[in-house]
Amino acid sequence: MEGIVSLRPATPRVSFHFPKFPSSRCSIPSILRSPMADRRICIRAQQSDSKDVSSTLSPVNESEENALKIKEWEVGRFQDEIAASQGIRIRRRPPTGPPLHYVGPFEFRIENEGNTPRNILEEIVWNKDVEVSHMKEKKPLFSLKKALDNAPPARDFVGALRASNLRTGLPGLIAEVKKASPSRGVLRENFDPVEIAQAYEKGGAACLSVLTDQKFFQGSFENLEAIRNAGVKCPLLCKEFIIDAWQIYYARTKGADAILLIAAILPDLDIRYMTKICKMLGLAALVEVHNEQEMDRILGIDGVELIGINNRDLETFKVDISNTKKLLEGKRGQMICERDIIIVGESGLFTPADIAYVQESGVKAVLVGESIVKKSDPAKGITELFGKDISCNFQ
Ligand SMILES: O=P(O)(O)OC[C@@H](O)[C@@H](O)c1c[nH]c2ccccc12
Repeated sequence: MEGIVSLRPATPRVSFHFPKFPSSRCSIPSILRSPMADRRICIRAQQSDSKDVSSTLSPVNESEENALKIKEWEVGRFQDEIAASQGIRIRRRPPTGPPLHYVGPFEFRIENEGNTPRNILEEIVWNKDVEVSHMKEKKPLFSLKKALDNAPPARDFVGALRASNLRTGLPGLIAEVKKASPSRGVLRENFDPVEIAQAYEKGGAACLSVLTDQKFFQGSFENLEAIRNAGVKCPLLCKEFIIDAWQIYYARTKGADAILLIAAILPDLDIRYMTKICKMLGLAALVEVHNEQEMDRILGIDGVELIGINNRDLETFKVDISNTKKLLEGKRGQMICERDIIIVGESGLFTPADIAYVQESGVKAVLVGESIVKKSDPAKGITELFGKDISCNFQ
C-alpha cells in the first residue's frame, strides 16, 4: 500500500483498468490481488528513472491514483472477508482506514481497529507481505521463470517419505534445519546448516525441512541453496510463510523440492491455485492444518497428497501432541486412508514414545526440529528420537 502513495506518474502514459466488482459486500478470490500488485510493480518500474514529479501531477492522475488506492483497499477487505468466512483469523496486512475520497458504506469510514497484530502468526504474515513485495520488485516473476531453467531438478519428496516408511516400518523423518524460533529462542548457537543437513542424512532422515524466514527463525534462502549445492540427496522442503505464488517460483529457483502451505493463513482458493502451481513445477505441497475446521477444508480440496498436522498452535505456541490423534479419528482418518494421503505429525516430538504415539494415530511421516537440532551430533539425535538406528547403513 505504501508504494501506491508514492506513485506519481510524470505523464499520463499509464492507464488503469480495474476489474469490476459488483459491490463492496460481495466476495472475490484473494488471488485477484496479484494482478493488481504486479501492475503496481510494473508501473513503478516504468517510473523508476523519473525525478520527483509530484508537482506536475495532473488532476486526472490524482483521481486515477485515488481510484487505484480505493480499489486496492476494497480488494483487501474482500480478501479478509473471504478468509474470515472460512474461519481464518489471520489478516493479510494491517488494517488501514479507507483511503481519502472513499465513498463506500459509512461503517468503513468510522472503523478504526489500529494496526497491532493480534498474535505472532499475524505479525509474521504482515512482515512477510512487505518483504515479498520488495523481493518481487527486485525479481519480477518473468525473471524468476527464466531462472527456473537453471534450477537443480525437483526430486520426489512424497516418494522419499513413502520409501523410508516402507524401509524402516517407522514414520519417514523430515528433519528440520532450524536455528531459532519465536517461541524457543536460539536452539543452536554454532549453527552450520550444511553440516547439520549432512548429519541428518547420515542419521537416516528421508527428507529435510529448511527454514528460510530470516526475521523470526534466523533462516535463509542461502541455507537452502547451500544445502542443495552441497550434494545432500534428501529432498528439501522450503519452510516459508507462503502468501503469494511468487514465493513458490522463488523457492524452486533456490533448489526446493517441496513447499509449505499453511491453512491458517491461506483461503481455499489460494490453496487450490498454489497446489496447481506446485504440480506444474514438480514440487510437493505440504499443507499444514491445526484444527478440525482446517482439516475439513483441506480434505475438500482435490489433489492434496500431503497434510501436516501441527501440534503447535501458531497463534499461541501451545504444543499438544494429542492434536494429531484428535484430527485423525473417525471419518477424517478413514477418508485419509481411502485417498492414500500421507499425514505428517509436526512439532513437539522428543521421544520414541512420542513417535509411537503419533504413528499409532495414523501418521506415515513426522517433522522434527528442536529435539534433534539441539544435539551436538544430530545423527545420533535421530537414533535417540526413534529408539533405534534408522540409517540406511544399518538396514
Ligand atoms: O521444533 P519442533 O517442535 O520439532 O517443530 C518442528 C516443526 O514442526 C515446526 O518448526 C513448524 C511446523 N510448522 C511450522 C510453520 C512455520 C514455522 C515452523 C513450523
